[in-house]
Amino acid sequence: MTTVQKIKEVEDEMARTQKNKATSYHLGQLKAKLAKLRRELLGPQGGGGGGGGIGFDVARTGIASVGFVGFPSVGKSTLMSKLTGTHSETSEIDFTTLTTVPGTVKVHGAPIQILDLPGIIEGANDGRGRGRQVIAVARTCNLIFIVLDVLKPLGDKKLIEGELEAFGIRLNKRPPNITVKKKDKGGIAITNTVPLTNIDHDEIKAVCSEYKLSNCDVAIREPNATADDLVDMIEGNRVYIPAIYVLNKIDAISIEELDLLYKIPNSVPVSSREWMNIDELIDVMWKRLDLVRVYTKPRGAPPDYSSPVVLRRGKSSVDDFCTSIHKEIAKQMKYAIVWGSSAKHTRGQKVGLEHILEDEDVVHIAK
Ligand SMILES: Nc1nc2c(ncn2[C@@H]2O[C@H](COP(=O)(O)OP(=O)(O)OP(=O)(O)O)[C@@H](O)[C@H]2O)c(=O)[nH]1
Ligand SMILES: [K+]
Ligand SMILES: [Mg+2]
Repeated sequence: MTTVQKIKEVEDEMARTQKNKATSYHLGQLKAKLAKLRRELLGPQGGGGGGGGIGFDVARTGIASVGFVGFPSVGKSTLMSKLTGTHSETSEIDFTTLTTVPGTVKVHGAPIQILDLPGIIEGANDGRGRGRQVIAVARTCNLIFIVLDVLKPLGDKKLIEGELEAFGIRLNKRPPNITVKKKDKGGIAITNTVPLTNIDHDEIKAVCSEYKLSNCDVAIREPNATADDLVDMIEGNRVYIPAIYVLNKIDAISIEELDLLYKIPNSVPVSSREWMNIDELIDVMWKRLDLVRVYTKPRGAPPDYSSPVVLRRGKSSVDDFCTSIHKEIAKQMKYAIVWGSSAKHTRGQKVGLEHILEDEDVVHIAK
């Protein structure tokens, strides 16, 4: 039996099994089995692998990247071309785009790389079409645009989410607050600081046993944690990426239909071809990228607001700021003065290299 067939078999069995007290151990086992089979499929021996491939590995530029994922002909290339000014072939024929096409758009002074990708089809993560290469590129992006055609948004949305999830991508989610620590003896000890609403002890034990963790401490601090969350933490190779649902072609529907679409969380309705509501899309994109702009202030002169140094959240210390200007600056710095939301007072705060900067802070480096 091939891995794909085994996956299908486990999925079918899960669908047949009702969730209750008596089945929770068995369901836990099945969820862990499924995760292991998927890993096998996507690993280097899995045939096809998860890697890039010809035309998929493009040079990464800019401070952050946004990958466009969607079924064929939803308008990914139309949007990317107009947004970046880079030509990417468009047509009414499916699978027009065959490789990764990169472009750049500047937002608030920050160059953002946009990656137009080929359309994917259902079963993409099992190796159908170019889906696996496409999803492998999406895995490396800082933000994913899931582009949907407004005439069939909900069904397509579910299918694409399923394809990305099967590849270890978690959308609009933080890593669950669960820890599993191996030990030498003592069996499986479970502690929880929140009520266990979606997982029980049997399920936790089944998952651990399936991973041969017969002695371990499991600590659950995540409200509404599930067996899938536990599997994710044990597998450890998941990526957590923000996603925006771009509902394209709103020029083709009525205002009443548009009202309903606004109820889809994290969505922005647009028309790429007619350039409708693109400003909102750029606003939401900027917010979700969560970048940190820092303005430099030379001695005795006003801050330079025209060209911010743009940093990523989590890499926004004064040290990161210095290094992104020139690698020698951090060494020469005596101290820095910071104005803005990361500073304790409005007069400016004297700080060191480890100080974490916030969006729109002003910094003076004293040498
Ligand atoms: N009505 C309408 N049509 C659009 C819009 N955006 C794109 N289209 C049309 O949809 C068709 C597909 O557009 P593409 O940009 O090639 O779509 P794609 O998603 O890149 O397609 P693939 O590369 O084949 O996956 C073209 O005929 C576009 O003119 C839109 O906002 N409204
Ligand atoms: K197309
Ligand atoms: Mg295209």
